[in-house]
Amino acid sequence: MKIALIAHDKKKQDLVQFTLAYKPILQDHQLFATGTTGKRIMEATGLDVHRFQSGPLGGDQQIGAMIANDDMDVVIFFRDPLTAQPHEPDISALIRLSDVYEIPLATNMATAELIIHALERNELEWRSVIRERRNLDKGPSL
Ligand SMILES: O=C(CO)COP(=O)(O)O
Repeated sequence: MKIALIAHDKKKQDLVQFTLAYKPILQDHQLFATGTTGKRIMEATGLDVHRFQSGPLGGDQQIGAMIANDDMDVVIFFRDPLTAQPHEPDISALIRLSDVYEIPLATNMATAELIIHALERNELEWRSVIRERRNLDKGPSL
């Protein structure tokens, strides 16, 4: 599964702790992150993370593009609901696209725990089925 990991500054430490705790599960998946979040996770856990731009510089949009291509399976996004972000439109767009494509999206630790345990039990395999079906619908590329 392809998993996006994102955290706003005041939530980064929480996400680092989360990825440390669940490293044995996460290491079996392909991980993606916005720039600074990815750096912090890699430094703390040694996990292999594909890093995009930092959020304010377009990282949320890059992850949004993967969602729009049906190329992302899970989004774990520890938002800071108490601090205004300069790139709020990008954040809203990422969340909106997750809903458009029905991608499991956790915006806090409590929901992230549920998703990670679902991953552990292979309960998100329906994502691959949907992706394959959509690819078949697209037909052969020219
Ligand atoms: O701003 C972010 C998400 O909206 C996160 O970006 P960074 O991981 O680069 O701090």
